[in-house]
Amino acid sequence: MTSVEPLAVEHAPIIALSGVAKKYLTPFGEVIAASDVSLTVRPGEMLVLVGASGSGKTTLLNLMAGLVSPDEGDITVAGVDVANASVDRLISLRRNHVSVIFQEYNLVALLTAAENISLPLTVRGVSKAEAAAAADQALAAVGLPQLGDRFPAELSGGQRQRVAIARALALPGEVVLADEPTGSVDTSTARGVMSALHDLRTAGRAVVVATHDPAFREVADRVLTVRDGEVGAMEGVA
Ligand SMILES: Nc1ncnc2c1ncn2[C@@H]1O[C@H](COP(=O)(O)OP(=O)(O)OP(=O)(O)O)[C@@H](O)[C@H]1O
Repeated sequence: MTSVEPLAVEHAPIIALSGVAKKYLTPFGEVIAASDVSLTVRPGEMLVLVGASGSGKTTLLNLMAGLVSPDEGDITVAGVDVANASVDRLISLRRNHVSVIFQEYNLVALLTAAENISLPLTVRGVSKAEAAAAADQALAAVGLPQLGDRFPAELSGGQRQRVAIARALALPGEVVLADEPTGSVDTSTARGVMSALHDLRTAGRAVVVATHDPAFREVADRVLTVRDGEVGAMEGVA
């Protein structure tokens, strides 16, 4: 019998958090940003984290990327023990396995859109010509085939987000982490961003999105609610 199971079911998790806790000490007291969080994400799966502002969504993405270390618990991403890895190992994790699409440090301002995509490839040893071709292909895939020569400042917020997604498309990483990828863009641009991220998932990446945008529920494999640092029950399986 032909299997019709989705790709996600066939693979072991590539992201696993177990009993993860993170708190911040602020002048106003202790903030619990993550509390006893356990979750897994498999290749070919899109997990969407929803929750109010300040609930802990970005903290979870930062923990998965190794940008923040947990106070308690275990985090494994692409076979790396993130909570205990050396700085070099974490840099290698982000360089080779994890693409981060975060609003605050998406694109290099002094590079064109195409260069923002091709430079990380040439750094990895890909020839300039191949990297340029990969950048063109990725820009076309996110619906921006004509805009490769523009600098980030010459693009709209949504176009910048799509360039960042194109960069994730062109890079080899199996894990894509996106923070508010459709924040402050119009509805039709948001659709383009969502569909580009969904393509990454369909191509076999594990995609985790933190968002306020309810439209992501339509394309998510799973939606988890984050509230006061706690991750709630699965809301549904598409
Ligand atoms: N570096 C930090 N220092 C102190 N507190 C922090 C820090 N980072 C996050 N927090 C606090 O941790 C809590 C969770 O923040 P986080 O950014 O993860 O929430 P969020 O759900 O992503 O919010 P938003 O939707 O507004 O981006 C918040 O109360 C926030 O103020």
